[in-house]
Amino acid sequence: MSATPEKNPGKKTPGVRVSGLTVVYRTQAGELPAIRGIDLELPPGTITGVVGESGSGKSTLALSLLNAVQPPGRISAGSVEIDGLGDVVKLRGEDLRKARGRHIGYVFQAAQNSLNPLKTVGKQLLDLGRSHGVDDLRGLVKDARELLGRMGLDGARVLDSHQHELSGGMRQRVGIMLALVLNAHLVVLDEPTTALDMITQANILRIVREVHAERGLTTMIITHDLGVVAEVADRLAVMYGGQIVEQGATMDVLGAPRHPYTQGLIRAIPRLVGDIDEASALPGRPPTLGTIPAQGCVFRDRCVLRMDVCETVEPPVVVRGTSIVACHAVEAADRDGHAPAAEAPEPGTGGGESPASAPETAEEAQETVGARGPAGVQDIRGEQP
Ligand SMILES: Nc1ncnc2c1ncn2[C@@H]1O[C@H](COP(=O)(O)OP(=O)(O)OP(=O)(O)O)[C@@H](O)[C@H]1O
Repeated sequence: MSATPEKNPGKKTPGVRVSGLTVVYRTQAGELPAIRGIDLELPPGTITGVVGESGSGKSTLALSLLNAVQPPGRISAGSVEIDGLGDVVKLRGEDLRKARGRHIGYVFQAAQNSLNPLKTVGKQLLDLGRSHGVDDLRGLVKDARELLGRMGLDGARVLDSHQHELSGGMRQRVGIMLALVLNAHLVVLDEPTTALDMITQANILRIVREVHAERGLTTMIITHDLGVVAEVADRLAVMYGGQIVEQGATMDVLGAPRHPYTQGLIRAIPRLVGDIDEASALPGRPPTLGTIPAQGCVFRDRCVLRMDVCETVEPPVVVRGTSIVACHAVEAADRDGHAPAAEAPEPGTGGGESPASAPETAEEAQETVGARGPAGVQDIRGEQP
């Protein structure tokens, strides 16, 4: 079912290594970092989920993988090494245009609104194919129809339609089709299922996983929804205040979360089994560009484990098994050989819950996060002040 695979000889499942990536946006207060010093690896053939509240920098990270951060933003430091392409941060002009679509397929967050209103979907598909030098345009159309069909749409009808004739959910599926149809082997999906109802969302996630496996893709999915991650992702990166605070194999991170933020996110999810009142919202709000601390731990203002050192010193990176955590309290606990202890939180600083109620086993995490299926699980979008 691959689109013109013979046109892509030698394309292999790429690994991706993000190193020291910093992106700044120009504001009235000067250039401020939206993500700072991010290190992340996407191993070939894996699906990595990136979660975090609104404003944590997920979309900025996704755009950076395509070197598509637009002014007033810019990548100010770091590299994004993609096997077969090199450092995309250094790509310019035609090389960059060719890489997008052909090597890196993507669905942006506003995919529902990104179609050209004046052209049918089919015409836009042909334009896309031509601009990327696809010779077998019939094969491209056939693959597009098949992909749309798998996502529950009448492919021929959709290709004949203009944007205004399609619902938000249909447009979102068109976006996913356009991301996959050129047979890119690195696929970046930014909130691919937000406009979809639960059943359609589950269906789309199943297809994303199937296509990922069939074509040997490396995939990154940005989402607010821990249920989506539990459903599809092999690996998980948790973002807060422009940094990755915890990452690892999904079931390790969800089954035994170590960072207080990850524990808070999981505790905030209502459980279907047991006492539904056990769920407790994460107190406080995530920082904005202007309020992200310039030094020390970005999460400290909402953290029940906050210590003096968190004010000024970058959290050390603690590795255990597949999981990598950036936290002073976790590091101190590892050093002293006990679980991180929560101090009584000060009034108004947030917190108050012991981290002990986070799930302790992979089974318990699945029960918490996955019990309601991929959709309808607690959305962790935090409100921006
Ligand atoms: N064009 C821009 N100009 C100024 N600041 C921006 C711009 N785009 C994003 N930001 C800021 O950068 C930070 C990270 O935003 P980003 O959209 O990457 O986060 P996110 O985690 O994807 O959020 P959401 O889930 O709401 O999309 C936020 O503080 C946001 O306000």
